[in-house]
Amino acid sequence: HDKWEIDPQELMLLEELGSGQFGVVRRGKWRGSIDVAVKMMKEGTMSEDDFIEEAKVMTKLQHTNLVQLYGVCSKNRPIFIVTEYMRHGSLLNYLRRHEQSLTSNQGLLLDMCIQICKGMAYLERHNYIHRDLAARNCLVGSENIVKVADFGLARYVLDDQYTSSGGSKFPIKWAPPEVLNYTRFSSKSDVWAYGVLMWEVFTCGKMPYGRLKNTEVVEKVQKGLILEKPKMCYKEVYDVMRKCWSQLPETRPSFRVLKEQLVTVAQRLL
Ligand SMILES: COc1cc2c(cc1NS(C)(=O)=O)=CC1=C(NCc3c(C)cccc3C)N=NC=21
Repeated sequence: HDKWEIDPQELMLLEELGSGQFGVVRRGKWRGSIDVAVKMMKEGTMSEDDFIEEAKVMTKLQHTNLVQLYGVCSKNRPIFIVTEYMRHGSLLNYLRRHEQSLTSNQGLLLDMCIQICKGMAYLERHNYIHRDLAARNCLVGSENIVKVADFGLARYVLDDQYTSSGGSKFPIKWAPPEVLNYTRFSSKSDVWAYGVLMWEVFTCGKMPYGRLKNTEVVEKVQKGLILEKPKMCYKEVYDVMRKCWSQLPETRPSFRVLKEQLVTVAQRLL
């Protein structure tokens, strides 16, 4: 019996949590007591067999700051992807809903960034590239724990509007020059996206580059324009963000180095 295969009869599906372009996510109970979230993959959105192969690897990636994949129900269609349940939902929604209390709490915002950095440093150590790191793809649990989700799934999306950098759904505003020009993904392109995620956190969920169109962002990013310092953000924290936006991937810090720098800044400031 394959460890990553979950028997759908052991799942009890509860309320809908959200729906995206890949399908609906519902809260559930597994084996009567384990809180889970279940993503029911809309048919034709994903190369399912490749994903099921990948699920075996993903169930082995375990870290406190990664949303744990429990397994898949792959015997019927649509396939179900089952992960741990995160009771406060996406980080982006959380930031926007709690803006009032968060603006005065730089310590908490910095702690959220450090948690995500730890999860990403673990993926980096395992040579695992996320490809779509952003606040919308992080989830918040109890006691202000924040975890990285959806890591690596971008590879299995069939809709090339989403996967090709020219596509209308491609996350341009989180992409570095080498991805915009050559779709060259690496842990260093994840670092660029992490810098944008830090900016999202310290603006409590603003849209990067405001209402600039994707074509304008591509042009400006290639000319070296970077996001301005969020009002409530310490200069030392912004200096770390800026390092993530070096034009050349090799001059960007690794997540391992970023984590050291952020922890040092946190100790000095708080
Ligand atoms: C409480 O509210 C929520 C909770 C969750 C949630 C969304 C909300 N609501 S919302 C839309 O943000 O407002 C999505 C998940 C999730 N995993 C999702 C997941 C699965 C199942 C399979 C593959 C990849 C991923 C990321 N674990 N807990 C939650």
